[in-house]
Amino acid sequence: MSSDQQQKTFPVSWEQLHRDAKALAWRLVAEGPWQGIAAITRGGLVPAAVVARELDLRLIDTLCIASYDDRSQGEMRIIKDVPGDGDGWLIIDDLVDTGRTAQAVREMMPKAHFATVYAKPAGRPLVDSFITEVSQDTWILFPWDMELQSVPPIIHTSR
Ligand SMILES: O=P(O)(O)OC[C@H]1O[C@H](OP(=O)(O)OP(=O)(O)O)[C@H](O)[C@@H]1O
Ligand SMILES: O=c1[nH]c(=O)c2nc[nH]c2[nH]1
Ligand SMILES: [Mg+2]
Repeated sequence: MSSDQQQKTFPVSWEQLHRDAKALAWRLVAEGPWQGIAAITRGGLVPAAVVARELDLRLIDTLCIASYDDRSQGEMRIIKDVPGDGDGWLIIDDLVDTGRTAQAVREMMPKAHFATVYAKPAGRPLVDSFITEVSQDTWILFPWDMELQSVPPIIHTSR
């Protein structure tokens, strides 16, 4: 979805992300045991660290994939993959949106369990586990992309 169609935003604080990633860990502990985690960079790195801590996993690899430049989806670039078919592995990402990244990752590691913290409807069928769904026209704002700043009073922006 292009940036001008993204009407709503869903800001996520560090605390919220930690809570949601821990909720994901609770779900995944019941589905294990897991051999290791493949974190999809860069967004999957923080949730993968939280899940790895909660599941006491020390074997963590990276799947390095980039497709968005700011809010525009471009050509998908697979920079680094993980050897093997993914049997016994968890793949962690921050979110699934159109599902393009998830599709590519599933082809690379077909036996892995794919888990994200957030999911939008188009990508939802491609994830095995997730915590919170947001609408397709919502842009999720992660804490590493935000900083505190002042905002004008509502009365000045509502007309
Ligand atoms: O379901 P999709 O439409 O494929 O979008 C989801 C992917 O897009 C974002 O990554 P991005 O490519 O922006 O790289 P980043 O993680 O380094 O920010 C996000 O972290 C997911 O990996
Ligand atoms: O920070 C982000 N928020 C999103 O909603 C999104 N969708 C794809 N890639 C994304 N990155
Ligand atoms: Mg990503």
